[in-house]
Amino acid sequence: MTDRNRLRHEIRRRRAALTAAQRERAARHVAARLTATAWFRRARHVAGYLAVSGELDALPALTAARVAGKRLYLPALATHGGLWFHPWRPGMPMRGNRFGIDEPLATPRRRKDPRALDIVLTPLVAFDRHGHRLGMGGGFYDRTFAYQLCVPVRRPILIGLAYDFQEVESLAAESWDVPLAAVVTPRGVYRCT
Ligand SMILES: Nc1nc2c(c(=O)[nH]1)N(C=O)[C@@H](CNc1ccc(C(=O)N[C@@H](CCC(=O)O)C(=O)O)cc1)CN2
Ligand SMILES: Nc1ncnc2c1ncn2[C@@H]1O[C@H](COP(=O)(O)OP(=O)(O)OP(=O)(O)O)[C@@H](O)[C@H]1O
Repeated sequence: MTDRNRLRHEIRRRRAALTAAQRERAARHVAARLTATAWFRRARHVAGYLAVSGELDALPALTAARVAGKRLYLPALATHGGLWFHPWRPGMPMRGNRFGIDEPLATPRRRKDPRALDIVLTPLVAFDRHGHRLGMGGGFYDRTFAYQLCVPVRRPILIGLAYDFQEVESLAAESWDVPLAAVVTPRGVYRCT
């Protein structure tokens, strides 16, 4: 196993051991911290994700965004190895993708240009203070936002949601890694440098 895979395995094991009460509490704290940021207040188009494998639940944050009148989006696996973002409202018809994660059923016309999103809440397995992100290993987020590596103004703002124990001292940056602008955990908002 590579170091990256060992780390994925270790953190995922820890995540899987949390109780339902711990998960709910953490997700509530993260939502409260996120909604207090200026980024969130200014945002109109917010993408999130449906948590799987013990990921920090983004639903409390998405619910708060909806209550604040923002438009919501969820990722769908795209044919080019990246992600499309489809408009989403709770209760919409969904379909499971090949990983068993629900995606909104949407026509190509309704796909949102990723650059027109304000905030993308990203799932992650591990992160460091520089905004380096280790995901599930598909490279989907990196492919989708690769253009950010060569533009001065980064849009959308990529914000990771995580438990505090998902922080590591340092992740070896790969050339394709698109850094996160911030990570929100139950303990705080970490702006990445
Ligand atoms: N909640 C969530 N949605 C997401 C992502 C994610 O990481 N989390 N993605 C981020 O890119 C994309 C999907 N990427 C994924 C990549 C790998 C696995 C994965 O390895 N899942 C299982 C194995 C499932 C199977 O193959 O049957 C696993 O966890 O072991 C899941 C999603 C889009 N949606
Ligand atoms: N911009 C890109 N173009 C082509 N391939 C890419 C790009 N970004 C990442 N990849 C490929 O994706 C693979 C997985 O990358 P990595 O391990 O960083 O994924 P991850 O960030 O953990 O996954 P995810 O974003 O899906 O959660 C790598 O082998 C890499 O070659």
